[in-house]
Amino acid sequence: MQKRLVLDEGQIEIILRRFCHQLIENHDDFDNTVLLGLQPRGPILLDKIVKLLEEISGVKVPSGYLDATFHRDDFRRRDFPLKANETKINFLVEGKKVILVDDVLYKGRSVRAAMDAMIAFGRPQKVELMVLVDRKLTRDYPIMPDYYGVRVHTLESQYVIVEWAAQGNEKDAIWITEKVNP
Ligand SMILES: O=c1cc[nH]c(=O)[nH]1
Repeated sequence: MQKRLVLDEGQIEIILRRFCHQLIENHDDFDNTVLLGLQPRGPILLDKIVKLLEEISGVKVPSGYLDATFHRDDFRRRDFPLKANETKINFLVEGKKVILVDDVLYKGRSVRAAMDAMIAFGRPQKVELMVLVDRKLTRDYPIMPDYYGVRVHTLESQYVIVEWAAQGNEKDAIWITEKVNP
């Protein structure tokens, strides 16, 4: 399978540090801010950001994991069983500034579903979106990230792969590959 490297480990580390400084700039002491990682792949990125933010600012920002499987707009149309992941949120979202965190922004459908799922935890004051990779010109919904690591031009026939060392890969890396059956 042909793969093109988009970001290596060092470049990802620089982006994560940039994210933290952007968050500190916009959210000051984080007294009313929470972070939510979108299942299944956002939590890995989220955990890295929470850890790095604590190292840089000394603040441990409340965070949780949000699963939106049953809020997807294709939920009833799928002819194979969907496997839901864990939603783990130990706080109310009511009145909070929420930062949704995910690895890849593609059609915008997962983020729409996530906002739907999030409302069960209260009415947020504000919602922002942070993604590592923004796939340009592929959106089906009018959703744009407030923070993105890299913006890439991709074709429908391509797929962005995010590999984390924490998941058994050799190193953190982001690749573009051709889908096997586009
Ligand atoms: O290319 C894509 C699209 C959605 N999710 C991914 O991980 N990669």
